[in-house]
Amino acid sequence: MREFDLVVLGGGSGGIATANRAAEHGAKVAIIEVSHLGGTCVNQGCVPKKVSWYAAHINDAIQKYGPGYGFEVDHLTFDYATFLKARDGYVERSRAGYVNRFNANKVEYIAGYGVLKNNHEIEVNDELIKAKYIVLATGGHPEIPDVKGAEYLETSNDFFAWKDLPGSVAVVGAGYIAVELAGVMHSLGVKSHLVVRFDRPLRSFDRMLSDGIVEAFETDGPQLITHTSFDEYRKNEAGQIECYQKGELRLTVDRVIMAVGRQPNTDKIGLENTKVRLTPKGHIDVDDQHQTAEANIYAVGDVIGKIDLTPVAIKAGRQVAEYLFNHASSAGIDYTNVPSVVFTHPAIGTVGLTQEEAIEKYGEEQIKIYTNKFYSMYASAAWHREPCYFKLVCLGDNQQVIGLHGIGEGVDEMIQGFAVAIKMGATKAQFDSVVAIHPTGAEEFVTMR
Ligand SMILES: Cc1cc2nc3c(=O)[nH]c(=O)nc-3n(C[C@H](O)[C@H](O)[C@H](O)COP(=O)(O)OP(=O)(O)OC[C@H]3O[C@@H](n4cnc5c(N)ncnc54)[C@H](O)[C@@H]3O)c2cc1C
Ligand SMILES: NC(=O)c1ccc[n+]([C@@H]2O[C@H](COP(=O)([O-])OP(=O)(O)OC[C@H]3O[C@@H](n4cnc5c(N)ncnc54)[C@H](O)[C@@H]3O)[C@@H](O)[C@H]2O)c1
Repeated sequence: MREFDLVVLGGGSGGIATANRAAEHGAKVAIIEVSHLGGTCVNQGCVPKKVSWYAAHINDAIQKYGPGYGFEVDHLTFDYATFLKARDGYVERSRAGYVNRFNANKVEYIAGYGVLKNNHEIEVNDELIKAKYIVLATGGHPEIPDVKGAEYLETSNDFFAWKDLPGSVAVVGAGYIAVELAGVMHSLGVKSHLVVRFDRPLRSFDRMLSDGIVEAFETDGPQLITHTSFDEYRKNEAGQIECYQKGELRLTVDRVIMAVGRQPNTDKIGLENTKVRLTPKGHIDVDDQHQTAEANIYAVGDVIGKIDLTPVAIKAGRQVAEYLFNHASSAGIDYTNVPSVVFTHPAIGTVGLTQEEAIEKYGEEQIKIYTNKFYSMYASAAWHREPCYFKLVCLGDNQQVIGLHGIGEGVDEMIQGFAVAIKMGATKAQFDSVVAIHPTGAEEFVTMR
């Protein structure tokens, strides 16, 4: 039986990071991946999504803003097949890099589906391999609710496999994936509808951001359909999908994408052969050291359901490897003040507490809010209005900045640097002591009064 210091189950963001870091410290490592290396992020998530967002951005620049700047394109065409070649070619090149890195680090890459037989043995391709330590990084998959006509529904995974774009689409959901995909398709010319159960999308974000995206959608974006929950879908003779609520036909579109959340991949990986437990929501239960109820089995990434972001999975995986193979004192990471960006049009960026969370945690009298609302120069010069709304959430007498939020042109590239300041505990006075860079949107974060 082949024996390893570490076997990693799942070759996505978290698994690959864990395997490489452990091998760099001299561990004998195997990584098992059943599908394409790179996992969700590279193949059906961040990477093809961001390339799609760039394409949407280019179209907006040409069609929406170009004419105002004096650019006119007489016969603008968009060839989806050429775009797919660019997008999927980039994805493929990204994947190739992983194998090279494994070879350089002497990580044994096993293509196959791994199942735990006990806390030290994993079966893959009819072979039993043995591991001193195991890291579970099996990620998740999109959820399709159990409704009538569910067979007509698609997910973000399907979107990335489409060979053409539909004329019209309904995207059901109110989170990151729903707003991003609806926005991309709208900008690429698809008649897009975003269908949400309540009054607005991104409800868990700072209210200024969700209001901002609703305003942006109203000006130019997917049509927002609120307070709606379809309970039946039918296919009509024209091949379109009819969406019903309580027997009433509410919408007819070419395709429907469900973006209502993701489920962890835990059910067929042999957890029943171990003491590993699940949380009530079905994620792998780990302590703050990413350790499961089996002392030698750790888990990282989407499968633990803490914060489903690629850099979080990577950071956690590397930390576990540092702990197991390089004497680090902890296998845990700090899950607070994790910055993120929603790739909408315009983009949303956020780090720290929302105004609502801060007031609930510290009380209204402890919290001071600074906001600045304006319209982006990029859009305004072309006679368009695109919101740029920025906010700082400050705590206590010294006004420590505990939340920073923005929606607007360029916000996607602004937040990372400010997240460093927030992580370091910067105060409003320290923000103000920094000279602004003019003319930028980012300068508003250091000039708020
Ligand atoms: C549409 C979309 C857009 C996203 N955009 C962003 C973004 O812009 N920024 C961001 O930070 N995050 C984004 N995310 C989230 C990000 O993709 C995930 O947080 C990240 O991929 C999680 O990494 P992971 O390693 O935990 O799991 P995954 O990347 O899902 O990898 C798990 C891997 O395990 C494999 N596997 C599962 N079971 C087994 C088994 N038994 N044997 C062998 N292999 C197995 C799977 O095939 C998969 O490759 C996006 C997600 C989606 C769906
Ligand atoms: N830019 C990024 O960083 C990025 C992009 C995409 C995804 N992600 C990550 O992936 C995770 C998963 O994304 P997601 O969008 O699938 O999940 P999500 O948890 O962000 O959003 C799911 C949304 O679906 C809504 N919903 C649930 N059930 C519903 C129903 N029956 N009908 C209508 N709406 C329903 C919820 O209210 C919620 O708003 C995100 O939480 C995020 O961490 C990140």
